[in-house]
Amino acid sequence: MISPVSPISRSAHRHKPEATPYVDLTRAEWSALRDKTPLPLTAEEVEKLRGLGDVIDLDEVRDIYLPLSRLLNLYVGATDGLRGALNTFLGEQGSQSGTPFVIGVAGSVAVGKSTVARLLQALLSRWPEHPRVELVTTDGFLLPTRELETRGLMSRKGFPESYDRRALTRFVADIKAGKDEVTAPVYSHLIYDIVPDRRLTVRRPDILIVEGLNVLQPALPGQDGRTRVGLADYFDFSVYVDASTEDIERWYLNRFRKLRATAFQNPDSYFRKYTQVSEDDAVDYARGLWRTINKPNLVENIAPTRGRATLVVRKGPDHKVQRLRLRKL
Ligand SMILES: Nc1ncnc2c1ncn2[C@@H]1O[C@H](COP(=O)(O)OP(=O)(O)O)[C@@H](O)[C@H]1O
Ligand SMILES: CC(C)(COP(=O)(O)O)[C@@H](O)C(=O)NCCC(=O)O
Repeated sequence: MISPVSPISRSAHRHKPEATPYVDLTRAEWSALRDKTPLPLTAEEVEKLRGLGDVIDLDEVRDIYLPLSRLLNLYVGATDGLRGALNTFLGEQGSQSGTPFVIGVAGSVAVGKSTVARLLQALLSRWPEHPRVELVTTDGFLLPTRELETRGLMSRKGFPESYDRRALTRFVADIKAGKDEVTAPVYSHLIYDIVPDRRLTVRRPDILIVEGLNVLQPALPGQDGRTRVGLADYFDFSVYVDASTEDIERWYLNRFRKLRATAFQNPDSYFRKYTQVSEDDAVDYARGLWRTINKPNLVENIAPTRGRATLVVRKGPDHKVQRLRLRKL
């Protein structure tokens, strides 16, 4: 006779840790890995990082982003090794050398993606194995305002359908395929539109960082219903920058206030009219943009992609990283 499960074994079963593909680390656990990073920052380099113009706490750079640059440096080396194995297998049949390592940086509007991406670019380029690090933001692949208006998408800017996703994927695929020169359109936050007649050129980097809201979105199915290769399929590593929605809203509004005192003053600024009204009215308008565009995009499209990232960095209310979740399987 099979004996009934005792309360003890039931509770033991309940507490058995779930199998998970992630390892969760506290800030303290992660920053302790700094001692294993054989590339400390010199005073001169710290100064250079300050020159990036971001409000970056330098302890944050040492504790969080320097160990991350070491992890990425190890990944680049290991990925080169894998590529070597593949080339040995393929022989002359399509083997490839000099393939850049591609990193995706995802997260909400105003969560701090650009800051993380710029920091990684600065830190990764210090490693002698991969000095040439290019950074590209996906806003260059937004449809021009004229096209957004025609498609009724002006209040969906940043949603997956507001981008030319096929061109973006092709752009990254071409860089990864080792093309000598690959170009992309350029977006301007000043005019809130694609800049006519300007292109950004990328020339065979060692590492490419692709930063944007929707970089971890799965590929769209093709017309025949078959899955296409999507942008994220070209990533060797991805970072999702995470924080509470309330904190991100506050950062968004703070940034709007700061821009109102600076960039919006430019006569060519799309948002210039918000320098002519009271600060309260301007912030009400920004809150409207957050609640009707950026927050729904975060909830519906961006946050659901978090589980696909290799690394999730979770920030607290002061932008300091509190926890990290790294994929290990
Ligand atoms: N590590 C940080 N420490 C302090 N402020 C930060 C940090 N990262 C971002 N910020 C601020 O938060 C706001 C959003 O950051 P940004 O990098 O522009 O976000 P995103 O590129 O995700 O829209 C900006 O005002 C920026 O100065
Ligand atoms: C340009 C953006 C879509 C971000 O683009 P990304 O570089 O992430 O592709 C975003 O900053 C934006 O302008 N959102 C529209 C609503 C707003 O003005 O906040």
